[in-house]
Amino acid sequence: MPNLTQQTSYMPADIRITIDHGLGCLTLDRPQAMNSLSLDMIRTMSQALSAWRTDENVHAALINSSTPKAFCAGGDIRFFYDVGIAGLRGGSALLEDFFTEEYALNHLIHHYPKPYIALMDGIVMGGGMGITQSSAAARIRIVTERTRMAMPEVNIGLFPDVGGGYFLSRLPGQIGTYLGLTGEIAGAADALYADLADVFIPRKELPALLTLLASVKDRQYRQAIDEFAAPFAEQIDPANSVLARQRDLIDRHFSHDNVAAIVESLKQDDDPFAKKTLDSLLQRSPLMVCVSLEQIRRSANMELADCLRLERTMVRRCFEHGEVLEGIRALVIDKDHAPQWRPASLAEVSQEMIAPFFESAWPAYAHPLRELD
Ligand SMILES: C/C=C/C(=O)SCCNC(=O)CCNC(=O)[C@H](O)C(C)(C)COP(=O)(O)OP(=O)(O)OC[C@H]1O[C@@H](n2cnc3c(N)ncnc32)[C@H](O)[C@@H]1OP(=O)(O)O
Repeated sequence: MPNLTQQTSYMPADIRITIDHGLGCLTLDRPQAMNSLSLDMIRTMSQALSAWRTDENVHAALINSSTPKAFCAGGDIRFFYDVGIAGLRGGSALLEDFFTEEYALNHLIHHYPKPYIALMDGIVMGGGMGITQSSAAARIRIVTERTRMAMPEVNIGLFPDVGGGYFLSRLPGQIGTYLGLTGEIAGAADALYADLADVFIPRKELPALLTLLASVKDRQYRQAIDEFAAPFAEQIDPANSVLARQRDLIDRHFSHDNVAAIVESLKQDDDPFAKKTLDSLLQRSPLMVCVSLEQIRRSANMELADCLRLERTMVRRCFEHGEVLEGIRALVIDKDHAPQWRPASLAEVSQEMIAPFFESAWPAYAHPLRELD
């Protein structure tokens, strides 16, 4: 990789990097796979963001997409499958590197010292959430009318990783538990209501926004974006979003600390939203729904670094178990949408099956993310 601090434009595979009037821009450019993240893309982003952290020529970082199809549909699950299947026969260093480096990127973004602006236009899922929601104080998350956000991992036999335990457990009420256990999609108004986004800007205004950001004075990015977005605020009403309207119901049913109680609670409710929610929940991996609830509850009182370390252990256990390979097979390999979950029903999931996902695969001194703070 060239020295990004001295270049204004660089185009490795699947990602474009530019620096324009103080704005360091990462443009995801892998439209054929919905901008899903490869290990190379993660490495490129990590290297650029690390270099820009101390580069006086870069005042803010921005991440967006080259395609209206998607912002980012997550980690490259075809790669997970190919390498995971090979890994079953002898371990895979590439898969280990992928998760270690993706979670380290989430941590880097969380502690980013400069404004980190995310244009979340289109699909934002899984790893796409990780590179936007893991940002902390310096973040400016922009949604459009086409934003479709989700943590859909339970649909592929995984759990909400990339810092999901951390940010889902900190959303208002039980919204994070609901989103993490059902994998349901949130639109722009939902995202604003649930503090998964900061401002709404219509898609057609994004080119004008980029022009404006290249001329921001005195590093006042937040103020410039807020002023630009102000006229569009009336086009969207977070108070009328699905999550706002269903908030009482969500909080009531998802406040339980075991999945059986959540399911029982939903079954007792005749409301159509409760029925739809129950249907979604029952289609996901029963084992991983239970593991995910345990993860979200544990993560509520943990720092991000500890959440990511826990996720790193959990993801290792997921590939050992193989549920994730079956989930990916059904969704994008064979596309039969009929995963054969193990076990097949929630009633068969026992505490003895959940516990191993939380047992570290390494002694503390050898954990791949031991140096995160
Ligand atoms: C550590 C990180 C963990 C994670 O992030 S786990 C992954 C979390 N994300 C997901 O589970 C999303 C998986 N993708 C989907 O559910 C669907 O896709 C979408 C809802 C995003 C879009 O659906 P539709 O509009 O019908 O498009 P399409 O035909 O499914 O996708 C277009 C092409 O994009 C590929 N693709 C989509 N998402 C991914 C992905 N995450 N990794 C790799 N490829 C992906 C597909 O396979 C397909 O390609 P082809 O036409 O060649 O079959």
